[in-house]
Amino acid sequence: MFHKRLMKEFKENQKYVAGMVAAQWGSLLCNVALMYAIGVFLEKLLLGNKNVGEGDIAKLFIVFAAVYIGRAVFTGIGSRLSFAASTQVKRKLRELVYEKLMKLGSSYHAHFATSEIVQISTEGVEQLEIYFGKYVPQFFYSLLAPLTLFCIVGSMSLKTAVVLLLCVPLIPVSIVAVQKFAKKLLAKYWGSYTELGDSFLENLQGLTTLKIYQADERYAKKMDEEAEQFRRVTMRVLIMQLNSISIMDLVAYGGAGIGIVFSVLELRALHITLAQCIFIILISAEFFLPLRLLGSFFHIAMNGNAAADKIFKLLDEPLPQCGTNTKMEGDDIVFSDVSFAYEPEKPVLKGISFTAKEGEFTALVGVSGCGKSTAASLMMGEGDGADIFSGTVTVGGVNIREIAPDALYQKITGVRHDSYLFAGTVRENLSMGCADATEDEMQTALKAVDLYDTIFEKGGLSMEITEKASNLSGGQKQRLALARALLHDSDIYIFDEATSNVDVESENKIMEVIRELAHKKTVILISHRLANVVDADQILVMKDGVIEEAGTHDELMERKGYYCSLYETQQELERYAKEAV
Ligand SMILES: Nc1ncnc2c1ncn2[C@@H]1O[C@H](COP(=O)(O)OP(=O)(O)OP(=O)(O)O)[C@@H](O)[C@H]1O
Repeated sequence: MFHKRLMKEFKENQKYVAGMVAAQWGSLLCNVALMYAIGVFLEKLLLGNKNVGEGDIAKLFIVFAAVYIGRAVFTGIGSRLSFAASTQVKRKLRELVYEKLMKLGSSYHAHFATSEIVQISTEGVEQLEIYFGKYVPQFFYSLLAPLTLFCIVGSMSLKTAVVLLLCVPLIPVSIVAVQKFAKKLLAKYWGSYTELGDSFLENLQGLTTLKIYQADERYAKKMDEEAEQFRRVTMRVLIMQLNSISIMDLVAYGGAGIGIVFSVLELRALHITLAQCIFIILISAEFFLPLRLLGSFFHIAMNGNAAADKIFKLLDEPLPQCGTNTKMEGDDIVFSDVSFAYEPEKPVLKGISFTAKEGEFTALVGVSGCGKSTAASLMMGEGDGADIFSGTVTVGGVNIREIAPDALYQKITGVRHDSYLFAGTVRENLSMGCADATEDEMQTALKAVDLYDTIFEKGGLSMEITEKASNLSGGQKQRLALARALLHDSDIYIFDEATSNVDVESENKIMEVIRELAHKKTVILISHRLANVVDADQILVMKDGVIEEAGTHDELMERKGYYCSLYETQQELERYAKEAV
């Protein structure tokens, strides 16, 4: 009936629930008073009592008015408490989800799709609002109401009260009967819902690519099929809900009917008065209506339970191990016998060892898929939760796993080929690199990457960057990301294919900045283009997850090994390309 963990996490809601139950109970007592007054009035009228006069009508109206006001007050109190309870639940849950996501950082990707997170924190949380605001108080009221009425009706006719009370459990029995089926169906509903959300987000983000390859129609059809599946499961949920409501209606009104028959028999046997009989006729449905309403909330509650399971799955996700050490000495990055694999049977790094020395320019090269980016991500403290990770990576003499994340982010700046720029102004994007940067410093950074004039023409630092920086060219995006990285002013910079997919002019400018930076900072550069690494103090040549060769460009060329053949092939290809142009 209840989600145990949910009830435990939201213990503080108990006072609101108690208040809501009390308000509903107050409303019930008002109804009882009204029904009784009507019963007495009708008895006088039907038995032809000549004393029924204006006074009696006035009395009845006073009771009507008092009950109306009383119910309005209790309903108002109930609504306020319901609002307070649900707001508190929503706020607390969203805070918990947000905090968890902050702690998980980018590692949430490993187990959750982004669309699932969005659905959990929006609709999932909304479901729980109804759970606490309506279902839980209704549950307790549904127990209290029949017992209260049993006492009142029992004082008039015990037999009728017992019959009515015995019929009441039929409703929860029918609820429990559908519970098993509903649980499975709702899990399927949520699964189908998040899958559809996933596809929608993915296809929307990749729409341009789908259009280019004329695959949009195929993917639209695939999404149609998923949507159809979701429609079918939604319809099954609705049918299940409607059917169970019909069953509950049958039980509720059938039970009330039986109660009415008994009260009439009791009247015929002169065990109760006509007023009491009318009162029982009018009130008997109230025995069942709270439980019937609970039944309709029950489906919402089941949905809430399914949503809660998803939310708790996210909240229980183990956090990546974070270190606390902030005292690194120097900027050396040392890999000692590091092996790594994303999947157990496919090793990516196979026991590599090297040192990227402080103040030096180290380049990592090799053909696609040899493990360069993986090595770079390990230098940035990523790779938690991988199937295989052995050996050690140290930064400034401290094992990277023991370094506090903030200290590591301050020490190392990574610039990838797909650096993320946020929708907003250039100023806002740059201030992410350094929150205290002055306008002058921002302009200097833009000048360093040769972007100042372009940005200046379009509004300067206040220029609006659209979503995914689609109003900038590929080269401009990368240069803006580089300007932001320069403002970060960290000791170590790692550039992972920072010049891929950009025009020659931008590539040359970015490389110029990187070479300049290498005079002041520790720089690690990953590049396909070997011409870019000729000036490096050390070139690490990777092949199939191992360091095949290491040395300066001249040393490696002299050796006439793997690097030399890669370099010469590339030079030849570039020569052909130039001649072709
Ligand atoms: N998140 C991941 N999950 C599973 N396998 C991955 C993941 N990232 C990379 N790989 C695999 O690990 C291997 C090394 O990838 P990595 O990106 O490190 O190579 P790379 O040398 O940087 O390649 P490129 O130059 O093309 O970027 C590849 O076979 C790739 O398919």
